[in-house]
Amino acid sequence: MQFSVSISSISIPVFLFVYALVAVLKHLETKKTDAREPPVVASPIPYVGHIIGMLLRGSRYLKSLGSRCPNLPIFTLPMLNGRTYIVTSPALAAQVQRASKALSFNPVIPEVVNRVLGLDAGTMKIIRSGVESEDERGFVGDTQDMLYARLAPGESLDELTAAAGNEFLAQLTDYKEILNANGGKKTEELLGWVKQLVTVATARFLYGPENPLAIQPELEPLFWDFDAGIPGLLLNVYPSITASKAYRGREALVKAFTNYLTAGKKSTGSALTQTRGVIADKHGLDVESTARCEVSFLFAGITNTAVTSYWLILHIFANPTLLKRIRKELELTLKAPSEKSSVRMMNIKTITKDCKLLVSTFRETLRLYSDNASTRVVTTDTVLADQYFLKKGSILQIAGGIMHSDSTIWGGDAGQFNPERFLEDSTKQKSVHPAAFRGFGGGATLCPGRHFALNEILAFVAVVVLLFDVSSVDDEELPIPKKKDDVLAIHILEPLEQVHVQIRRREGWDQCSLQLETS
Ligand code: HEM
Repeated sequence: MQFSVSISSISIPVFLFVYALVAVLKHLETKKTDAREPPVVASPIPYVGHIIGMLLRGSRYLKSLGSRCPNLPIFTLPMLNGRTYIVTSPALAAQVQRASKALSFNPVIPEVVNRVLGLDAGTMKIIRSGVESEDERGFVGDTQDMLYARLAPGESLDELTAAAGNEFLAQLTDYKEILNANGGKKTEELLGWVKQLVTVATARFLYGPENPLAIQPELEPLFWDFDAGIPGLLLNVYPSITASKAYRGREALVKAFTNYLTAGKKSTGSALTQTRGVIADKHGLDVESTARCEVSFLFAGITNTAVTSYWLILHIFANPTLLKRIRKELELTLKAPSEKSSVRMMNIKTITKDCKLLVSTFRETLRLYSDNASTRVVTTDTVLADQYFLKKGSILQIAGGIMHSDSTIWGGDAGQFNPERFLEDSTKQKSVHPAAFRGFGGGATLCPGRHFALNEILAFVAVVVLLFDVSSVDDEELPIPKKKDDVLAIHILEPLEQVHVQIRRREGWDQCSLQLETS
């Protein structure tokens, strides 16, 4: 009795004190720095609530805030002693993209690369000098310019596309033999199967036959350990302990790339890889730092491609009508060199131009599974769209996840996978603001690899669709798992559960071989 009285006599003042403190803190944090600042969305826990929400619930947290305030084109999240502005309207996103100096991605670069790649002080100085300078491009700028130029439609894109297409074709032709040796079918965990194929192929067409992953195949799972632990590396709290798998994976890759570069193997890689090396040398990066940067490029080249290909393959094979239509579209593009030939020539340019349903299905995959948030720093007090005051030093995010699931943009079926959504004659599609599709980001950070990604993913998926049948292991309908969106979205979202499939050689196509036409 005595005990409970003393507890309640202490707890009431403590409760009142905490209640008053929270109220004061909330008042302080929701107080606008300028009347025109976007509406503030407070968390029940002042100052740290949104941070906790994002850490624990990833991009799902942002989407839940978005659905709590559906009519706000932009809102403010108070965090610690700063602000993060969340843009949910495509029209405002386009304005953000245009204001690339006042709302800049550049200040984010050194912070992120330092944490993710573990660069030394000398390399960080090289990276910062260009990023912070008004008049010189520096290492990062030169690399970006080169990538945008080499991966734009033209000869060098065609060259890389041909290399990628041939690599996927070779791997999948080998897989046909594996199936033969296995009685014509094999069970695979689909995401793992696709990841492995894409990782091995990409390392090969970017870095040549003696690439680090070809020499040490055990690096492939370590690459995916690195990928999975990037949020931990970004947090940067004793990463070698708190994100130990990612840290170990990264360091193993760095060591292998250092050996690759030291042995002069770069000259056996793609023209793109060789040019990257020239830029690194020009700016004085040492071998180990160059290796660290190559790990980041390998990451950019593999992760989105692999996970997008997975969802695309799964959705196509899970829908027999879609499968039939896409096969028909693809088959119409194939050519036989002679009447009796069992060879079928496949042309990637024709596929991307003529296979409208496949292209639409690809874009729908990105819409549904990309929660990408394009991040900018407010470098000077700014009034966005003559309306919203944005305070210098704050962070701004264009919330792809919110936009991609917004039924006012995409219609009532925004939550569904609709492979026809992006068909040119779809009347719905015509009214969608171009900045609403965030799959490849936008503005100054628009993905330089987007044309190449379309080419290589369509080439890869086309070969799978033409040569194989993919079904569930129990011959039931293929399940489509939910997406894992309770994580920090650093690339296309992965599935919540594994899907095991049975892969068979496609009937009637046993004797056919595909070849790539490269003009
Ligand atoms: C389906 C495949 C792909 C998707 C969905 C994708 C998506 C993205 C996104 C969302 C961004 C950030 C944009 C932003 O923050 O606004 C990005 C950046 C980037 N992507 Fe891609 N990407 C894909 C494939 C590729 C490929 C194949 C390459 C390279 C060969 C590549 C290279 C890059 C690079 C280097 C950047 C950083 C650009 C910069 O910092 O300026 N991407 N990508």
